[in-house]
Amino acid sequence: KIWECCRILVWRPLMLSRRFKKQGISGPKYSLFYGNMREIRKMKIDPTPTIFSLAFFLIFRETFLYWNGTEPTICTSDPELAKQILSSKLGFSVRSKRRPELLIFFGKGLSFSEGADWVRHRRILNPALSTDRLKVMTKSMVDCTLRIFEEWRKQNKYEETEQNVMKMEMKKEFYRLTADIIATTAFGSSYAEGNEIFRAHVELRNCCVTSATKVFIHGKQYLPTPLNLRIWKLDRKVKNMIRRIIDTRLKWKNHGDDDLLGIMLNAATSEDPEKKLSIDEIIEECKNFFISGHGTTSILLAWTTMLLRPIIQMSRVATQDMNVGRVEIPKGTSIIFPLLKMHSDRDVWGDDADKFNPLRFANGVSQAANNPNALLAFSFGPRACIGQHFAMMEAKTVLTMILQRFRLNLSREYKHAPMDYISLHPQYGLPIMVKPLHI
Ligand code: HEM
Repeated sequence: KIWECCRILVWRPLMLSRRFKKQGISGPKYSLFYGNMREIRKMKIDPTPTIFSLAFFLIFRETFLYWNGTEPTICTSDPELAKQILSSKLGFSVRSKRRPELLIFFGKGLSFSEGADWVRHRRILNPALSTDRLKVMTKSMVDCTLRIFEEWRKQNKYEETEQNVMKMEMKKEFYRLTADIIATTAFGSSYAEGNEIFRAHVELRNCCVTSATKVFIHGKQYLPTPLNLRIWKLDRKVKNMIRRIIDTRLKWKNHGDDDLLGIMLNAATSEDPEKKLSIDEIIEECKNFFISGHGTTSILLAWTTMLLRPIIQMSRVATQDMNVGRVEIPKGTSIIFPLLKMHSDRDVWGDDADKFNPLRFANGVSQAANNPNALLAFSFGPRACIGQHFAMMEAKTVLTMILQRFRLNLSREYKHAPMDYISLHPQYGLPIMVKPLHI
């Protein structure tokens, strides 16, 4: 055991650092046990909102090595390297492991399955978000957006404020709206059911994030600590609500087969094991889609009203030694793709990289930068976002409807402090002055 400790704590970091150095890849110095965790933590709590890799990038090159404790991690903003790793179908790299509390929150659905399980889930779920179905879903997106406008109108705040301008916390409003849209379009649930799941999920998210910021000790997730008890209770509540929706749908003819839940329930009755999903898998998938399907889009909408930034980074773990481009990556190395940096890199996007300039996409995404693979917002390759077209359709629908009816201005109370909270959030919310155009 002493030898194993020495190997993990000293020998392996030394050998791997040398191996990478030979390939021209260096990085911050490894320190015993902590790796670079202390520097990273310092950068994360810096009051100016830095994502640690941005700071490291200023010092190191586009591909560098750092140590997440004793775990070697390659951080690369090279679009070619990213393309090769993400598009590989050989299973040489897999999604990085998530902490158990985050798995409870996200659900162990498509995003966290691997190998044959992932192939089976993805094959069953792909048709649920096809272009034809998206057209049908747009109608529900419009209805949900009209419903939230009606709520804003009923709040009747326009008249109370100067020049009919109403201050609104748009981060919350978008979160509520996108939750309603995914619950209605994917599960055909009612507004009340969607709202109930949404409220329980917000609470579950807060508990899971609190737990995930604490030091991870193996096995701690099974202990009945007050926080774990709360997480288990909320998880049971969310699952029971989904189970109720499923029970109702099972009584419908064809289980309402034109939405995501209907497609999954039909798969539950399939005789073919390749096309079958169990009810437990469906529940996890519902949680996964509910979270993936609204957290991201609500943040996209919030930042679009302010500036454009969605997901901030993606990661993979090498399951075996691999050669990508000129880099040799040993088994067990984590690979980080810092999207925030990659999407604002002047060398790739030009001198106006940090400017809001939609015209850069006038000739299509592949022509917008000096590398056709520069935009990775939805990733690419076999594990690219399944909800990409849904998200874009939803964002365009909601934004168009809002801009037809309201003029938006950033409130003076807004404090610019983006925070890494699973995705990049406006830490103090997004207060927007909303003025109706026709009242
Ligand atoms: C602005 C909105 C969105 C962004 C920026 C986004 C981004 C991404 C990215 C980058 C990935 C790949 C992650 C990785 O490989 O590590 C991903 C995967 C995924 N996304 Fe999205 N997404 C968005 C909206 C949605 C929506 C609306 C849904 C569901 C309706 C969804 C469901 C999923 C699922 C299930 C996966 C896992 C796919 C797989 O592993 O096969 N996402 N998303």
